[in-house]
Amino acid sequence: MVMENKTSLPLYEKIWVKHTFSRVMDSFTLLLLFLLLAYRVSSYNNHNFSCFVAFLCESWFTITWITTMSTKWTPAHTKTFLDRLLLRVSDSELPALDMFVTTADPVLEPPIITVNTVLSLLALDYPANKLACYVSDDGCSTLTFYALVEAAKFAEIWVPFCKKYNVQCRAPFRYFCDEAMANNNDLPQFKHDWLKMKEEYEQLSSKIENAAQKSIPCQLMGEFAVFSQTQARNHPTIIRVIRENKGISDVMPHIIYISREKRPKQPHHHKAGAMNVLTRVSGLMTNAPFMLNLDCDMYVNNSKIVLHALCILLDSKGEKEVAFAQCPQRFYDAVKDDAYGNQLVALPMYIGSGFAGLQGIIYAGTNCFHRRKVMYGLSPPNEIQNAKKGQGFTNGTFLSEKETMQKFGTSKGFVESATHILEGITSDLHKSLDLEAASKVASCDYEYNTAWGKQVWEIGLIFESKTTNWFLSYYIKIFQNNFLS
Ligand SMILES: O=c1ccn([C@@H]2O[C@H](COP(=O)(O)OP(=O)(O)O[C@H]3O[C@H](CO)[C@@H](O)[C@H](O)[C@H]3O)[C@@H](O)[C@H]2O)c(=O)[nH]1
Ligand SMILES: [Mn+2]
Repeated sequence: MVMENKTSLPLYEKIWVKHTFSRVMDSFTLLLLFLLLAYRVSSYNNHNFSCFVAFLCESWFTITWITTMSTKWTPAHTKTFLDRLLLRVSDSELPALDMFVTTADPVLEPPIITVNTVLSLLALDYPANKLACYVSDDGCSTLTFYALVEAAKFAEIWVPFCKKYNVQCRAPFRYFCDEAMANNNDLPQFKHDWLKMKEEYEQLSSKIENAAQKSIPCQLMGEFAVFSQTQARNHPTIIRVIRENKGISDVMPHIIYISREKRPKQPHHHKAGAMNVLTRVSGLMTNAPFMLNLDCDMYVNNSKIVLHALCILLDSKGEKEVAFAQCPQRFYDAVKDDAYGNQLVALPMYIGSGFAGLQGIIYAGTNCFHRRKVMYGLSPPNEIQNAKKGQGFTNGTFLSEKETMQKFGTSKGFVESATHILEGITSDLHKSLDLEAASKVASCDYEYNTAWGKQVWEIGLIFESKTTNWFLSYYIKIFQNNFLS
């Protein structure tokens, strides 16, 4: 009985933040602005053109002040209950997650940074057989591929180390730059393992560094031979399974490298195009019901973040209303006081929590957990339902097979995987690392005459959508979205 009560408890709660003082100060500022405007209007006859311009500017400032004030009037944050989630869902019932990392330029975004992002994902506290890490390389760089191959070898010891000692920060470059972390564990074996791991990481970094110094990072033989004929903007699709998860006892997730096809005359739509390809390739290969996207210069600083996000996405209320769970960006090694506001502290703290208290946070382009079926077009205003078996479905309308193909493109495998997702079939997920079919959906003309990048959702406002055509950024208005702090 007690158990039953516990499992029906909500998995997350919105906590409203009290902020009477800042409300009073904001209202007072608004009053002063109104008084200023009233003064300008009342003394209109005595003033010249410059006063008129000042009046226009002050009016505009007052409008933006009112908008900002109303945005942050009722701030909230989300509290998640991991213990309740783990009571409700056993390890084997946890849903799969496809994780996307995007990189585009091995010079501006050095591969060691991407490697750290990937390592922090591989070591997440989540069953590894439910995780797949896809790296999209828009630079088609041998160096990036080489770095990932080497990182996968290092991960074989890094992941068990993190799990054994419950390491909090699982991006090695951050972990090893703080000596204090070596002293916070009393287990006798720890110091020895820590030193060994540090040495291994230094070897990995110098290997990548040395490769970066050479004009050709490594011999273009074997798995690298494919890079011998490529140019960054002119090459066929390259997809490689760097590490395949062997099943439930294997601690390493899948690692898959993707460099989508590029041709000089074909638009590639920057990150948005890469995200579309990642969505399709992962749909064919692992088809997880949830997806996480990260820029290559982000890393995960909480190893249980997937469980936190699932508290929101799997909660019975969240299931009906929440399209995605967004995590804020934090910056490391920033200058003290942040005089120029580069760390974006105010944005998530004030505006972000304000949005969270209204309908929900907006999508920030990275660090976001997405519900795959929402991407594919399920958008009922109050409920994210599943489609009926055997019928493609979008925006409340059932589609014929032909219409489904027009929407998702001509890959039969992908259309089938999308239909499974729309129908809520997760027990029968595609688990085929079929490179040929995957290459087809990563080709640069796959999206012609399909709904990728257009239609599907009417609201395409922020970040990727309008300028760069990302299919996925259309879903803001309808759902509540939650902000994980
Ligand atoms: O052709 C491209 C160009 C960029 N990227 C990747 O897109 C991400 C973001 O690009 P970046 O140039 O770093 O943009 P930022 O201004 O730093 O990124 C912010 O703004 C972007 C939208 O303008 C969002 O997509 C990002 O998530 C958000 O962090 C990076 O991982 C890039 O590797 C690609 O994959 N292909
Ligand atoms: Mn960036």
